[in-house]
Amino acid sequence: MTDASTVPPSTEVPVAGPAPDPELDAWRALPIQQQPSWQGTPAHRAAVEELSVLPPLVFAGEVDVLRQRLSEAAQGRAFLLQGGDCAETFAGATADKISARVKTILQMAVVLTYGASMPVIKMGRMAGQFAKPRSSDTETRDGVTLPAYRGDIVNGYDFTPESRAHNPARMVKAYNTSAATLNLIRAFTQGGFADLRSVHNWNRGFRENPAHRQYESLAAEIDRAVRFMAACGADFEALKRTEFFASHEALLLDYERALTRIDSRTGLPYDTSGHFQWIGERTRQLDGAHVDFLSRVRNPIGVKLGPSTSAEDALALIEKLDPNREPGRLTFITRMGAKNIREKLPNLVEKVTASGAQVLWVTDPMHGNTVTSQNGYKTRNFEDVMDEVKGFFEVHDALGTYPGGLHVEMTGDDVAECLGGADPIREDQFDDLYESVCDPRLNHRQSLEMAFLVSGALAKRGVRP
Ligand SMILES: O=C[C@H](O)[C@H](O)COP(=O)(O)O
Ligand SMILES: C=C(OP(=O)(O)O)C(=O)O
Ligand SMILES: [Mn+2]
Repeated sequence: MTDASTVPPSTEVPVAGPAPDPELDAWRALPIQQQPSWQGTPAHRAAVEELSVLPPLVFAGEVDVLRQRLSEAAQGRAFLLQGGDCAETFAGATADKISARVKTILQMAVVLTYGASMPVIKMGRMAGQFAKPRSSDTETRDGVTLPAYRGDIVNGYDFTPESRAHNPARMVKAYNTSAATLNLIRAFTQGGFADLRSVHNWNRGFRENPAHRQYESLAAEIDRAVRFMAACGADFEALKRTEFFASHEALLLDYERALTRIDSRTGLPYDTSGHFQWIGERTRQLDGAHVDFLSRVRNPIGVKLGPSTSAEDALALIEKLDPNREPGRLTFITRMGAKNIREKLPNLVEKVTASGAQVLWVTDPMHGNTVTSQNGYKTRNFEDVMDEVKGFFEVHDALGTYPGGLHVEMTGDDVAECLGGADPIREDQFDDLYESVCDPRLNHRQSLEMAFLVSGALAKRGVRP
């Protein structure tokens, strides 16, 4: 992989389609986890062929901009906020749900920017987060066993043999749903809706609660400051729009490969399914297909690191995925669990830092803290989630390294999936208000509350030079 960071961003559409390529297709010969069972069927080939000639969802120039932004975060001068559903669904791609999620992320970003006094990079687990790795291949209900739900890109959530069958045509639907979602996100963030002078509007339509009120008073402060600056003659052109990036787990390599295009400016491959892709905890095997494939694209990429990660694993991943030690290229998303983070993270951070690598450290306080509720739902306690975030800050503060971002499963909707919070969610609300088809998400007010807590932690650290 050569360095393209000196090439100016452009929005020119790359021309070359994905013809067979020994490097980009090397993963096909390697062990691969968590894939659907449709390999080699005519319907699978047809779907891949169709995807291969469809337009890119994002441009290489935007991907380069993101890499630069993430390099700032890796050096302590910006903070990444990455959030969205555990599993997006086709049915959930409605204007209301997408706008509530975007508004919530914008609100969280304002809260964080205010606390941190530094830029916040906004990134959705959106417009492509359709594939799920699972612990088990099957699910059994009342004595009936069917294939596990693996995300809308693979099969349906309904518990019937037809719905649970792996259907490759779903990859094309995932592409189209991603395109529609991204189109709306672009309209929201570029068309005036994200104007910083609308901070109050983003709170409208959400239910009254403590986080909502705290946000209102912060919005009033921002409003006053904006009016003061306007009276001083400030130019607010830059506040009208905001950058917003799309990310997802690169799990279905056929889909990712089919959307990988050679950039006409640089001759280098970009995975145009989104700006940023990550490798999950279950597919980060060093000699496996996922690590190989993502090592060959120019996008900034992430790897989830769970509590079993050794320092040697982390260093080997850096060697493979970021051989040029390019800040912004590689993000480590740690998901240790509140009970483990203070014990396990320091060794990883120390050894990685000592090696001279400059990765971006992000905390995912969700996946290490999943429990089953008394009434049988997958859930997370807000206190555990917050405790992992606190542990993440403590570890980095003690080592003098940068806690560079937050990765959360969240929604703008008024759901009950994670327990607790200032306006607490209880187990008895799950039957009526649990909507997630995979992992439990923070609801709108829990997301805001988390943003205030993280904002406080960032404010305490102060701005880095
Ligand atoms: O989102 C992540 C994974 O898909 C999920 O945590 C796995 O959950 P499972 O154990 O229910 O398969
Ligand atoms: C599958 C996920 O996480 P992890 O790979 O960390 O388990 C996820 O982010 O939904
Ligand atoms: Mn998840």
